[in-house]
Amino acid sequence: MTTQTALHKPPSRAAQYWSLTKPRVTQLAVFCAVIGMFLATDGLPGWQVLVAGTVGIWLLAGAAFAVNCLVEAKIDARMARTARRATARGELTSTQTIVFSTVIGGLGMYVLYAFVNPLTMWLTFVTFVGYAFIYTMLLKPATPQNIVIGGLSGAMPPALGWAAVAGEVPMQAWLLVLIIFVWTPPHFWVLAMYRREDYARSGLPMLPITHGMAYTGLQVWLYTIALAATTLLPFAVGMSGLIYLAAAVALNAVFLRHSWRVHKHYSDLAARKTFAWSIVYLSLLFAALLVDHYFKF
Ligand code: HEM
Ligand SMILES: CC(C)=CCC/C(C)=C/CC/C(C)=C/COP(=O)(O)OP(=O)(O)O
Repeated sequence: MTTQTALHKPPSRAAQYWSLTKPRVTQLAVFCAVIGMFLATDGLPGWQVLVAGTVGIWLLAGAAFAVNCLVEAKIDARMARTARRATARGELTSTQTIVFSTVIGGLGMYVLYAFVNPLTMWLTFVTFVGYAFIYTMLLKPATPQNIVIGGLSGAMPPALGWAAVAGEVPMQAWLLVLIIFVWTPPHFWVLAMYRREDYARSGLPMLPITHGMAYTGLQVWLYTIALAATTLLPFAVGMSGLIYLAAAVALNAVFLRHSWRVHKHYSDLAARKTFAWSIVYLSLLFAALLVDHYFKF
């Protein structure tokens, strides 16, 4: 009985606001930014930049996700996966969400400006606008290529981290951006495949709905091949060594096997497993970049 009561207890206000920031997505994005910070220097980044950069990027990402939840409240309410969001259920009003996003976004801008550098603040702000407005409001309802173009915002975190420490964004940082950019379509489209009924209800023009499952499966496979090639670039340009190369080859082998199954022998289970793997893949690939940076041979 006690357990049941606990299970049905409505989330606290704090938990509602917290969930608006899509904490798990933010965690991985910020993790990639932090790796960018470490790769930007031969030694260790200063602790102030490390902490302030992490907090600032985290806050602006959270603010961007809150705007997304507000804009999509009606769409979210139509999809099983997102229907429980506080904005979709009307538990948080538009005003509350706007104030929350403005406060944490403004705080993030201040932290980046005052304790990191203006370049990082502006790049993160452009990323915020790219995701919260260009992707969410313009691209997502307009084209099935929404996530390919919009994926550029999601791919920015390593460049933001690099800018925080180095004050510039060199080619090596853009290589990392390119990796996340090419990773995004297989990451998202396998989810859209096994959630196709949700997306059909949502009215959004997602690829499995507009072009069918077979075509989407083919795109997942082709992008995974492109991803495998792209992830070799850090080694090819001498930025990373053999530890990274070995990790990238092993991780790609698993990803390719998953994507092949989605392409040739589709099942919802295969797509689910591929989606879960995409997240483990990106986390481990970036962890390998870090390990390789300090133990390079
Ligand atoms: C435009 C680009 C992207 C799109 C459209 C997208 C889409 C999604 C969607 C719809 C989910 C929800 C899955 C669910 O609720 O079952 C999700 C989960 C996730 N995404 Fe992405 N994603 C994108 C980019 C990224 C990026 C750049 C990262 C991190 C670097 C990321 C990390 C994650 C993580 C960690 C989860 C799991 C969240 C959880 O388990 O609660 N995504 N993504
Ligand atoms: C300022 C800054 C660093 C911003 C972070 C940008 C970032 C990491 C974007 C990732 C894109 C993403 C998770 C989209 C989720 O899809 P969706 O929003 O379409 O998913 P939904 O269906 O769950 O709403």
